[in-house]
Amino acid sequence: MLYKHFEEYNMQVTDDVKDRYKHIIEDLGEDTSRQGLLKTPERASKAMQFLTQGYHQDAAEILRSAMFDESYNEMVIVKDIELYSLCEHHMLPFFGKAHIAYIPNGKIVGLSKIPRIVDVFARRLQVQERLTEQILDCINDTLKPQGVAVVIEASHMCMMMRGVQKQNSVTTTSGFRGQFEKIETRNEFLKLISEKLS
Ligand SMILES: Nc1nc2c(ncn2[C@@H]2O[C@H](COP(=O)(O)OP(=O)(O)OP(=O)(O)O)[C@@H](O)[C@H]2O)c(=O)[nH]1
Ligand SMILES: [Zn+2]
Repeated sequence: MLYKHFEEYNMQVTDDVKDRYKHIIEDLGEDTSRQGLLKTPERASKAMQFLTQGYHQDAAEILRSAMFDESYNEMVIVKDIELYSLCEHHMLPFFGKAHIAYIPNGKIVGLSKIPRIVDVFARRLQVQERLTEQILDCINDTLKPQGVAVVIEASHMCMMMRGVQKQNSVTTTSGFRGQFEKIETRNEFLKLISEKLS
């Protein structure tokens, strides 16, 4: 279905998803006519659209909007970027931190754009491994740096609230391209992200 405007599309999705949530809530045994739940299908629909808005965003375009010629050619690290995503198996949250580095090759990128592209890929149904690779590939293909590194540490609610019910396990995924495939460069990055400042 084609919609003239994204807002129109959003309203249609809200209506459709709202109706489905109403049925799901009823099927789960609740009374959707009680006061506290009257607006819940609509709220849930809007929340889910917010959490999956990444499908409608172009991460490469975000990076391209703030790339500048610069001769700086040392490692640039943005660490402790908080992220919230949804696991594609259970549609439950996983959340944690991303640490990202690149070594410029004639161009730097506006710093805020790095957390922005993390959000673009996190706000989809994901597995942590694919999220890691998508961020890595986007920076590598768009900025064409000498190297890029991504580490993500996350806790998965589907392993905490249900299933195996482990509260303290953290999953780490990583990916390295270019100069970061060299062990010394990779180790320098890993040392810098594990150090606390001050
Ligand atoms: N590799 C990977 N697995 C994930 C991620 N998020 C959730 N999972 C896993 O996806 C798997 C789905 O396995 P299934 O056996 O089909 O699902 P399930 O019966 O609900 O499994 P349990 O969670 O063990 O109860 C589970 O082992 C989850 O822990 C992720 O980001 N990466
Ligand atoms: Zn899951």
